[in-house]
Amino acid sequence: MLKTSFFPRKLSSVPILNARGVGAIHIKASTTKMELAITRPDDWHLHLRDGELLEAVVPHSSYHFGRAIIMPNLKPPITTTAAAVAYRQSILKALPKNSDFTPLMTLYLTDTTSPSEIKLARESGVVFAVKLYPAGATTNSQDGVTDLFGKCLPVLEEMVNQNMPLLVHGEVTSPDVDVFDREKVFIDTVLSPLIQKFPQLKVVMEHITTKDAADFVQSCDERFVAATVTPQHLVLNRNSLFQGGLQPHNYCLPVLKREIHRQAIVSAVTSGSKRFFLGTDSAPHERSKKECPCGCAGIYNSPVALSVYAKVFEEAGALDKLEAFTSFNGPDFYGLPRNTSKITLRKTPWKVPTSFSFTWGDIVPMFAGETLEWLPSPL
Ligand SMILES: NC(=O)N[C@@H](CC(=O)O)C(=O)O
Ligand SMILES: [Zn+2]
Ligand SMILES: [Zn+2]
Repeated sequence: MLKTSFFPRKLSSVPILNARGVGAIHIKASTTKMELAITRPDDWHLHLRDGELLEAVVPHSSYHFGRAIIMPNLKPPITTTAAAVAYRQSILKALPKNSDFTPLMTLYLTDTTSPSEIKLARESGVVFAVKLYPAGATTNSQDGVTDLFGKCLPVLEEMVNQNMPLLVHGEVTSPDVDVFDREKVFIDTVLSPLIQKFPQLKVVMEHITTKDAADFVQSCDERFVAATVTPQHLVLNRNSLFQGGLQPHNYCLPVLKREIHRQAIVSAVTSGSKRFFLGTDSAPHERSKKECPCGCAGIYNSPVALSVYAKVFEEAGALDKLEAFTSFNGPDFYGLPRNTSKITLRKTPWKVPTSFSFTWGDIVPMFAGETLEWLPSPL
């Protein structure tokens, strides 16, 4: 049960006059406020969990986003179409009244996923992608793939036949590879050979964190290879993990990288390239699972994601390109219609709650207690 208010609170109506970066026809600036009206965004990478956590977080995502690609790394993972259909039902049941949020389901790829499961998934009309977790790479990836080329070739072929995208957590897991190099080594040893072998397979490299990944995605055919980018990898570098002491709420996988990588990702997404789109990777864990001797990876960012993305585009002088990133590139890549409704982002300061409290515990959001701008609300 929810104890504190969910939605961003407006702090003040102090006029914000700095109009740097304005240029798009959608932006209304006046002497009292600046407003940006954009097509309702979608979240192409989201963890909603299940049970109490699902009920706790689904109001946030459904408030901000029209649709979301729902990650299947539950315990046990969503490995079949039947499980995806059931999980979808529990998400719909947990939605606030009158919400028109649409969950787009995914299957968790394992060594034993069969090609016929991919057919079933396509026929279901509710499964939109298959997720590759290299076994051991991240939260709940124990049942993931141990040998993609040895075990999954028939499934990958069927995915090409069914035009079913493969979403990848792009990190190798070998303990002799440095944790900061795992994405680059994955590109060289898995992703690049995979794309060469299956040039017609749609692949989304999820939550990219390095210049190597941004460059790689830009070098591929834009019809078949794209990437999602999280808020945290656009505004934080690896210093944020250690600033003033260990910061568990900034810990996610792939781990934050050096500043040069952050800058390269910002340049890529604000360039206007169609290959990059919004995927928050919002990954809630109860506070006690983050603030403990072996804290979980994952940042809960749904409540702040749009404000953070808007800030990044504004600072890059690219507010006119924000809407394509949040609302066009994703559906275009997936071959789905763009949303028709709108939301507004107001350049108004608002304070991020220090936590969201429930009877069973609490969740600490990204930028807890800090003041952000670009307050989102449905039109
Ligand atoms: N990003 C994370 O750090 N954690 C995600 C898993 C994932 O997306 O890798 C989670 O499920 O908690
Ligand atoms: Zn991941
Ligand atoms: Zn994720």
